[in-house]
Amino acid sequence: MTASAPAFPADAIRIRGLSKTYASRNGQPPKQALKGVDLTIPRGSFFGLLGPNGAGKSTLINIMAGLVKKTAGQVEIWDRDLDRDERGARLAIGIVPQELNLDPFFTPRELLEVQAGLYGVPRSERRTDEILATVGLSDKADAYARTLSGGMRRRLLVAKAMVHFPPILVLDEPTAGVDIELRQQLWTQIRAMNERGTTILLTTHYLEEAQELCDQIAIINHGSVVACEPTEALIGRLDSKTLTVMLTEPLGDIPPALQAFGAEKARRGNGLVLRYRPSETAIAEILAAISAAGLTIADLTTDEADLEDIFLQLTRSTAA
Ligand SMILES: Nc1ncnc2c1ncn2[C@@H]1O[C@H](COP(=O)(O)OP(=O)(O)OP(=O)(O)O)[C@@H](O)[C@H]1O
Repeated sequence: MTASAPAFPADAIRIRGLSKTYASRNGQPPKQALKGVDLTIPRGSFFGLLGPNGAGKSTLINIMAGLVKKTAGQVEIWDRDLDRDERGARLAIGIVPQELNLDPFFTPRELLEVQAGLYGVPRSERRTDEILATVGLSDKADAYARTLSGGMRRRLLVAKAMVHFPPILVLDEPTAGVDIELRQQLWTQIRAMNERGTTILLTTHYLEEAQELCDQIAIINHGSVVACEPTEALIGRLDSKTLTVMLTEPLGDIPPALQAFGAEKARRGNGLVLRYRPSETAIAEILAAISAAGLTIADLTTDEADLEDIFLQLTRSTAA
């Protein structure tokens, strides 16, 4: 169990040269789902693993969960090699699966007790009530799982993944189909766990969510890692900002001096949209050019590139 680990490793998960080729089936050729993936997930991080459908995210998580057998490469979870110490590696990780597969005739308390039994957690060390409180399900402890809402079931799956106190929690698309309020609740709880030291690995299709929550992000595409860096650095990579100014008067032709900034008229009102690279152009330079063109600004806004822009740029161009 985690308490027996003599020292905390620097990295929660280390993956080197990980490949997976699924055998051919139904006349389909073999499918190389992972192509030599290297990935380091630092201890204590809130790490986002993003990628379009079919990129290989579930394959990677399922290899760690022991559901899929890797073709080649090395996986170390909490310093335990998956090939040499599979049980140790498995004990260091709690996986919250994509599907809401819960036995409907068990109560949350019973489900957690059964799960703790499967992991060999002695009765005296079980913390069923505490875990239920952590995920906000204390008042549902004795209700049948089938009477729980989708959001509650999702939180129960998080609780189930926590019964053996793993230092790493993996969440595979945890908020798919969960409404906004419950999503917020789930994140508040997961964030608190991260602040108490649990390493979180999250796959999600909600890029805004990843941008807000994750301190590090890896993007995987066609089985290869195409980016892996701190969230801020990744977003900064695009080096692109948009300035929208509302002018006091309607604009005729775009003045030549502003064409250099790729200026175009906004769809509505007296707006003018300009795109620039913050590393090359200061906003004051653009404002001066607008003023020099005899235009008066009534209002202005700026927009930065976000994760969605960088995600599309990195995943659109690469061929399969
Ligand atoms: N059991 C399997 N047999 C054959 N091919 C598979 C199998 N499982 C997955 N694949 C293929 O491997 C590739 C990677 O799939 P994977 O499920 O890992 O992607 P993903 O990034 O998790 O996608 P999603 O976001 O849709 O869950 C896909 O092309 C998929 O069709």
